[in-house]
Amino acid sequence: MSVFNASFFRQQCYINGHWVDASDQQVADVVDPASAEIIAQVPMLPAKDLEGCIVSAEQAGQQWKQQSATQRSQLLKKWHQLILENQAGLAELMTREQGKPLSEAIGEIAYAASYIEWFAEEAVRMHGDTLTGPGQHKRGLVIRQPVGLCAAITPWNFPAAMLTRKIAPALAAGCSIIVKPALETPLSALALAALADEAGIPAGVLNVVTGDGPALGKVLTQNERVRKLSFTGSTQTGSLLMAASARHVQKISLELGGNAPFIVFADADLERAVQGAIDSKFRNAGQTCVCANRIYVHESLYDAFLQRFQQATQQLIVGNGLLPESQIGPLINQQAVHKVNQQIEDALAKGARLVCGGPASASDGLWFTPTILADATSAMRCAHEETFGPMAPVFKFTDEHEVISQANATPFGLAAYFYTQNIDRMWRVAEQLEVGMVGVNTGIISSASAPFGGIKSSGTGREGSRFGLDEYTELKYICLELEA
Ligand SMILES: NC(=O)c1ccc[n+]([C@@H]2O[C@H](COP(=O)([O-])OP(=O)(O)OC[C@H]3O[C@@H](n4cnc5c(N)ncnc54)[C@H](O)[C@@H]3O)[C@@H](O)[C@H]2O)c1
Ligand SMILES: O=C[C@H](O)CS(=O)(=O)O
Repeated sequence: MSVFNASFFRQQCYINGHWVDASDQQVADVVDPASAEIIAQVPMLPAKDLEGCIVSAEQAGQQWKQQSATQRSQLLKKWHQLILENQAGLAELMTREQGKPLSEAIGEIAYAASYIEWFAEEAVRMHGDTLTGPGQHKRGLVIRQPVGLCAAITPWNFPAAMLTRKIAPALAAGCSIIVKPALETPLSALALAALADEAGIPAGVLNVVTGDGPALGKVLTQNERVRKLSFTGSTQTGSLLMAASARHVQKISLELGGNAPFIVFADADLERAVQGAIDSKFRNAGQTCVCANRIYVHESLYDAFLQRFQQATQQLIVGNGLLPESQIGPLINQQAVHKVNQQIEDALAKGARLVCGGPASASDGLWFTPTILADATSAMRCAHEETFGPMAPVFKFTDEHEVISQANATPFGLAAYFYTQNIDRMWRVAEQLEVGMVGVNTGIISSASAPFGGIKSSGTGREGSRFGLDEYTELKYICLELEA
């Protein structure tokens, strides 16, 4: 059966438990990046339609927070079960709209579902505190309450996981939420909503709206009923939203851009470092916020690393994500291809050496051959800009202090990776890297059990882990005076 006949395939917004078109009937095409085929159309919701959604979502939240934590937990578990039962179809739909290889899409569905499972369990552990009396006859309590109506704006590179990473803690905490996915990849979001509806999550608790980011973002940040904004996307957009959210002092979480250093020290296990670089650099065709963006190799290992890294990179198969052998899918659009080309051409003009791959030609369309540049330097754009594509610049370094200084010389601070077998160096370097997340002897770090997030221009707040509910709850202090 075609995935476009699946019950979860939807081409309308999900508002207050209803599937609706834009009131002005405007739509946007959803294009398969591998084939350039228009595979669906979704509403371009006008601002006034979203204002109505905010009213109904806030009302639904008032009822939702009255449900017991156990009731909310059970509904999340049902949603989790339905997602896994439909994993193959959801993965195919994701590959069609985003392009990633089916194997990665299947992995993302499991990853997305794991956030729902995690917060279904956290829902019944939303604890507060009791205080040592602030006075002889006084006693103190701290309770944790839902923040209120939430809004989430999400990117195209992880069309399911970036949503459940926000929806799950919001619902677990007792909040209702309005989600605005990227227009490039709305189908996974709408499919998740269809399964949430089937799971019995009440109307208005989860809402998915499609449309113009700036226009709908303005509504969500300027309406005082919205008490929380969680955004995942570029630093440029995140900064704009942070400023806009100030008007009504919305609680805000930002998961933004990255520029991850990947450091191979002289005592690294070379084979593990090469595999880690492949895993981190080329996942989702290099279109992840935590991809290795700069690879630093100690001078003693430089030539050996380059040789092994080139061998492994040239074995990667570029192709349509629906083909089982494909490991590198297409980039999301022509702008993405142009950005990677510009970084390669800039680096070559400044002395980099092309090891394999190279700039994409006009005839390549959105296909990009995995590329390695040697002799990279800090004068090149690829040292300072997020690449968001399958291009790896490899830098040479001499000593630990120098490479840590280079690794930290960026406004970003999301993830970093390094390979060493020295326990003293592990602690020393991990503590000095200015990031939110560090991978030691691994290129893959993400998990629902881990606090995902960054510092500096990579954002604020953490998603997942036992800290994840903090973003969707407020603490209330209650002071009791007893009769003397
Ligand atoms: N830190 C993380 O967890 C994480 C995860 C994925 C992607 N990202 C970052 O996202 C970027 C790529 O994703 P992208 O191209 O979709 O980012 P983007 O910022 O262009 O778009 C992200 C979302 O914001 C919306 N949007 C765009 N402009 C807006 C505006 N002015 N007001 C309100 N909403 C607006 C878009 O429609 C989309 O839904 C990269 O920089 C990547 O590093 C970060
Ligand atoms: O692109 C950003 C995602 O958060 C990457 S991950 O799948 O969470 O590692």
